[in-house]
Amino acid sequence: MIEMQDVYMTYPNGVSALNGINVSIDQGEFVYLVGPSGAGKSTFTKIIFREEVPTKGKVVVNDKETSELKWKDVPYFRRNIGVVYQDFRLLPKMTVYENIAFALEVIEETPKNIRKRVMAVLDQVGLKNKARFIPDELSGGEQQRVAIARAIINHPGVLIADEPTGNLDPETSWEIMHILEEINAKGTTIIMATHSKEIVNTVKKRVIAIEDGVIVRDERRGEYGYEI
Ligand SMILES: Nc1ncnc2c1ncn2[C@@H]1O[C@H](COP(=O)(O)OP(=O)(O)OP(=O)(O)O)[C@@H](O)[C@H]1O
Repeated sequence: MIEMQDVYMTYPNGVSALNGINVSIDQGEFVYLVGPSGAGKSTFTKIIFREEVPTKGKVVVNDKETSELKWKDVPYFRRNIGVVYQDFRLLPKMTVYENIAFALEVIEETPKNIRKRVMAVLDQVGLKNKARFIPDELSGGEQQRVAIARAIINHPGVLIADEPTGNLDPETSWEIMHILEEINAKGTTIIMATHSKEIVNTVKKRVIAIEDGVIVRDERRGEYGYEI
């Protein structure tokens, strides 16, 4: 469950990215975040992941108020939130297997469990046969699937996807979308910032539209609502 009450975010350079956000997202929802470039979508997701702390207002994620978290508690808090980005952000010199195992090694899993869990999640995203490849040897869609596998390895309650199909062709975008839907069907809340009119208008979900840092539309089975 994610709750924002009267949230404002002004960056140190004086730019106001969020200007009074009030929203509640239940466990298991699938939400599209839409709106023009610079509207505040990424800032909205960064506040959930506690990459940014709002200048004003209250943000509660998984029963934790983010502004009250101590620095030492942030890694543990983030373990329950997966994030994927438009540009994949895989470690280029590590194999697919290592990119994912890394997220488990830092929490001191046993080698046997790591192997079991990494292979299971690779199976889930259809990449079991690419475990020994490095990111450069994969297509964009495959790299995004690795990034998704890494993001869900700890079974997070929330998965943030910030324009996950932004660098992919339409067919590959649909593959990624179907994987996200499968993850959502298992109970993970998905927050997906997107500029894909086609996806939003085809796979109907809750749509939250942000413009100039405020929510201008929040519809249960919404439309994209913009021309591009
Ligand atoms: N670290 C930062 N420091 C200063 N200003 C920032 C920072 N990050 C974002 N901004 C500004 O905050 C506003 C909102 O940006 P944000 O990235 O949240 O928008 P967005 O809706 O995700 O845009 P896009 O669709 O282009 O990704 C913009 O005016 C942007 O320039």
